[in-house]
Amino acid sequence: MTAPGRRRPAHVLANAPFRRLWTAMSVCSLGDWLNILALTALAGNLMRDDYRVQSLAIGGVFVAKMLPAILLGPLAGVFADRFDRRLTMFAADLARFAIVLSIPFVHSYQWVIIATVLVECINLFWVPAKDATVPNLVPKEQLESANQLNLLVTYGTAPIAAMLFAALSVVGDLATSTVPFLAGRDATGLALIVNACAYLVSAFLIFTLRGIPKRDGAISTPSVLKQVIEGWRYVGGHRMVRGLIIGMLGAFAAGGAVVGVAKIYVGALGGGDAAYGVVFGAVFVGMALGMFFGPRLLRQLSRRRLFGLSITVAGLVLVTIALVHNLPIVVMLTVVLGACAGIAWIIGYTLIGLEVEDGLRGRTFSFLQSTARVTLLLVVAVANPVAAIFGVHVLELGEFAYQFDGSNLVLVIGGVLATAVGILALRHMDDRKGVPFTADLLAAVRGERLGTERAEHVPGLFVAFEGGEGSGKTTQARLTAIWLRDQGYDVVQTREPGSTKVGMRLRAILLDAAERGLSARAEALLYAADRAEHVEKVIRPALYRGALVVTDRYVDSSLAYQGAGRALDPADVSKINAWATGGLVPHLTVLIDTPPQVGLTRLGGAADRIEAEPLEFHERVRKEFRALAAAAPERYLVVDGTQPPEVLTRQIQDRIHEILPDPVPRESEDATGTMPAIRD
Ligand SMILES: Nc1ncnc2c1ncn2[C@@H]1O[C@H](COP(=O)(O)OP(=O)(O)OP(=O)(O)O)[C@@H](O)[C@H]1O
Ligand SMILES: Cc1cn([C@H]2C[C@H](O)[C@@H](COP(=O)(O)O)O2)c(=O)[nH]c1=O
Repeated sequence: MTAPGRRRPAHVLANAPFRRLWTAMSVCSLGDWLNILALTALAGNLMRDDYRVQSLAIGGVFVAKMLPAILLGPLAGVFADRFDRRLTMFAADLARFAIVLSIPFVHSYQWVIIATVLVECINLFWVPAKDATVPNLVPKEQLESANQLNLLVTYGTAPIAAMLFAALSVVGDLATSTVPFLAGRDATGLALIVNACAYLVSAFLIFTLRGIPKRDGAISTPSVLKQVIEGWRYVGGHRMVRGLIIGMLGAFAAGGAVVGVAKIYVGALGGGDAAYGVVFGAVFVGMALGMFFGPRLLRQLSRRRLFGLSITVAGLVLVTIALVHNLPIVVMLTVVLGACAGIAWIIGYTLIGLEVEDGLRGRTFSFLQSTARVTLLLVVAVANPVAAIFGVHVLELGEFAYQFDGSNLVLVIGGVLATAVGILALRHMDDRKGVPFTADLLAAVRGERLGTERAEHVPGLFVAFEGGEGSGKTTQARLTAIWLRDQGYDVVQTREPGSTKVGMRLRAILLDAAERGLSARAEALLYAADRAEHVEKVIRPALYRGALVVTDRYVDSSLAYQGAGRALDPADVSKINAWATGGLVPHLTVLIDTPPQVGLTRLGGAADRIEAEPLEFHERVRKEFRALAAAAPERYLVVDGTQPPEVLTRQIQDRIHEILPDPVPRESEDATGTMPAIRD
């Protein structure tokens, strides 16, 4: 079913607060890459007498860069969740500015290492605060675009920083050799000063940024340690997040294997430093392509499936890279590898933003970042010794000789690991159980969505309101219907269960608190029976005459309550409902996302049979609603139900406005003499 008259939403960068944050991120990212290049170069220059000492000195900078994440990562996330994120970022930027600026003036290796550790500690506060802020500034349906832009500047600034560094080094060399006052100074100082200034610019941008909600810690438990443990526990205990983290870490480990042995591998293929640079650049080009085009390529495939698929393909490509001894082909495959990694990262970040609640998002991002760095450090540290121990082996097959050395082995191991992790993530997170993967993928390649959600074209517009108990659906559905009627539309406001004669009797059975022994399957079938009647007698006729149908609950309620709540197989619940509704899917589902603790306390009177279920039941229901919305963001509007009703009404009206058809021309109204109906 296509949404009639749907208008394109404004680009995410049209959102002024997000644009400002994004600019700050871009400047910081450029500064960060410049920082790596300048510090490693400076460390090498300070210890240039002995080759081994010089290598160790540069290695020391890398270790100093990674160590704080291992030790302090989760703690920093707690700050992002507890304190005013704007102030955290502002203070962090000022501190980074001062520390980096001091490095060229102190000019000692010890200070390079101490300053690196300090800057990295500060980064651990800045980054989770920023990551947790993005979903506060952009609507959920634009989160994917926002994350694409964030990742673009995170990696896209690397080649720019490399060019800038080269230019600044030339200028620095010129300055130190011509200006007497600067004689004997290190040319990298100029890059560090520019790096410091980048942080200062970011501080200014963040300071002038309004609209970041304050976190005062009131919703958190008081002990910092407890919060850290809770964050770690949350990641392990949340099936979907666990799958995501496993997948993203697997992709990181595979990437680490490449970084670790790329230099010797390219050398073995006969390439020099330039070829090494080309392979390095190919990863970034691929990542950029993957982030921008990947999610758009298979729009009909569930995001979770695409996530697992991209990691699995990345693993297989890596194994191929290891076995193909041809540099041009390796470069092309590296672009594909980078693209798969880019898709996995953008989807992973977006899913975390959508499915992890605000109070824990900072910790989840922080946990991911710190564990990703540990993984990278371990893999990079282990890759070269493993390659060296394995050595070079040549397989002689008659005339044909095939070389397989340590770098090939490391890449094969990395590839196999990524493939296994991709498959594991797919199994952990699959939200389309019962729909065969290959058929689903082939359908997505053809631009179709397989299974229950095949499009049915109807002239009207179908909007469903979903959410837990007391979330505010009835209030908002009613206000929406009034608003639409005021504009002259033919509106049918309805609800489930109980909008038909039979439905009313079914509702009485389903919600009667005395009906304790009803089996879960019978319950699911009764709700489906009510829905079949509802669709046939009320919804479909209204849609076919061109009306707007606003329903309070629909299929998602069964998937959430009977599927997740009663732990029935989601594929079964989906199937019986597809049959009951004839595959009719709303153009838009508004999910009013309200924590059950809040919603249940809003209800008055005696609890009905479902309301009387324990809190864990309602929490499972909420999680499932959110997961359904995250799997098809283009068909959902998710609003935070703890906001005041009038704020929700505005958000809902803005979204529905986008899909409303153009008003019926006056001449048709004159001709029919009726209220305007919706036309396609
Ligand atoms: N955003 C809101 N903030 C605070 N209270 C609200 C909000 N929206 C609705 N309420 C109040 O909460 C109660 C439940 O609202 P409503 O009936 O709209 O919820 P519901 O989701 O339809 O509930 P249920 O389906 O469980 O009956 C009502 O008293 C309503 O006035
Ligand atoms: C449609 C549908 C509903 N339910 C549950 C959810 C609620 O507890 C009640 C309906 O009550 P409301 O006040 O009218 O929202 O029924 C369900 O479990 N499964 C469904 O498919």
